Amino acid sequence: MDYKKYITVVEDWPKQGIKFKDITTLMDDGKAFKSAVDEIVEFSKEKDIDLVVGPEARGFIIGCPVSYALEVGFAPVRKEGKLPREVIKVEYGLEYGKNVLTIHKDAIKPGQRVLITDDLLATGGTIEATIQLVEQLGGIVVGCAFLVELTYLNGREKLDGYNVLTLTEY
Ligand SMILES: O=P(O)(O)OC[C@H]1O[C@H](OP(=O)(O)OP(=O)(O)O)[C@H](O)[C@@H]1O
Ligand SMILES: Nc1ncnc2[nH]cnc12
Repeated sequence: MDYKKYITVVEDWPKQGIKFKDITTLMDDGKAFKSAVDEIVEFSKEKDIDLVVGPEARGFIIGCPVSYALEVGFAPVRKEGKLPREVIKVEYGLEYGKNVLTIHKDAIKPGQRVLITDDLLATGGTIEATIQLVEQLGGIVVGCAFLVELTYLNGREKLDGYNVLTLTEY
């Protein structure tokens, strides 16, 4: 499917010079959204996944239907101050700022095979921080899946050695 037909590019948002790839118009279309989720589920089969992990907020939108289809759990990675129990944290940079991501300490058991999902790979800061959190807890990252890759920001360079799926590129 040509997912670009469903994604809206918003100029100068959230900052001047950023071309924001808005996936809400893809999610609005039931067939396009299902097709994207199905492709990620297909990529995930045969990987013996125990758990899906996704970073706030758009990583939840992709990760939850995938975890439901795979019949495995979903663990949220959230921005600082949002998770109520003991967390580990990592600071990271992204295309338009800096942030801290956290995960509950008991969200992953050592040895669990983890798929990480997000809507978009840009500089790779978010995925790199999420991988660090998963690996610090002893999880094994067996795949990273995204709807969109912004190839001009070279996020892939941070994913050397990982199994990566992206459904469309800019
Ligand atoms: O590869 P990177 O440069 O890290 O950028 C990609 C990340 O940026 C966006 O999230 P954002 O932090 O804007 O949060 P949101 O999903 O809560 O809007 C997007 O959903 C990815 O998680
Ligand atoms: N250009 C962009 N569009 C949508 N989400 C993003 N996250 C980081 N950069 C982005």
